[in-house]
Amino acid sequence: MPGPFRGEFPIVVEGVRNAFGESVVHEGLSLKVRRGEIIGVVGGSGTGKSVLMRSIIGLQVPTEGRIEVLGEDITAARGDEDIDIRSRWGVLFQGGALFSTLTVAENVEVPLREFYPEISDELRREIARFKVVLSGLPEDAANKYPAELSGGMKKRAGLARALALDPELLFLDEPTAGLDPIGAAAFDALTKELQDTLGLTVFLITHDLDTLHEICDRVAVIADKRVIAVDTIENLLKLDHPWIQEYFNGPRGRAAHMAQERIVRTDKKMDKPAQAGD
Ligand SMILES: Nc1ncnc2c1ncn2[C@@H]1O[C@H](COP(=O)(O)OP(=O)(O)OP(=O)(O)O)[C@@H](O)[C@H]1O
Repeated sequence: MPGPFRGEFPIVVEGVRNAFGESVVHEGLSLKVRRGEIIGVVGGSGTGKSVLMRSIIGLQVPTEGRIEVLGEDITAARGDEDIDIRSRWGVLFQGGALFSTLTVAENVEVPLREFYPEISDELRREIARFKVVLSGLPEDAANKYPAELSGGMKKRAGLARALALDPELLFLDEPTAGLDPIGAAAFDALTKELQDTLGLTVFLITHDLDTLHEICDRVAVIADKRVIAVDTIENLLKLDHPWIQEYFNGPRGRAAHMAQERIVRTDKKMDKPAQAGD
């Protein structure tokens, strides 16, 4: 079992082409994700954000290009070696993708059973319960079925399963879609906390401007079949690409930006020692 990845870029995508029949989704797409960062991935609907994620985790084989994950060539990986890498990432798919006939805890146990069949039933149950709580669910949620959970709780249950194997990489596909603003903000805070405390690298597909402003270290923009820019939002705003300007500088983008500035100002004020007249 290799130790944790210590290189600078746990995900390296180089010159990838993905096509379905005549329809080319990616052409010459490259992206490097830094270790320990939360990278937001944005782009219009159908630009291939999910296809990119699926390529990185080996579910979609590109017709051209190379993808390295945690130092392993995923586009060439076969057999046991492939499985070895798979145990080092966790994925929260759109909608949670929970098994409806299993309880939350049993869902979390699925990857544990697959990758560590030698673990005793008792220990496996204990680990599952720990992950449920780590994901911010009440302990009693462990015995509930997905149908008994709210949308936000389902996402957290999916997250608990993604964290089952103590991954180094966490993939989140639109985690706040369908959540109310309070639920979305809470999920963002949890993602940030997990990145900080567990040292995770997070690949986060989202349309949520608040999430991008709030927790992403950098944002990768997909347009014209490739990643056209990867940078902080502040630097992306300096580019004059029409989609980037419309997305970040449109009415919703500006509102999210102003909200973020208000939060930063309030935080600074609270950090300041109290003075007479404050
Ligand atoms: N298995 C597949 N077979 C055929 N076409 C596919 C397949 N998977 C994805 N596509 C196509 O690839 C394109 C990109 O899809 P993808 O789901 O990655 O977009 P996205 O950027 O994640 O979109 P959204 O923001 O709407 O979720 C779409 O045109 C989609 O129809």
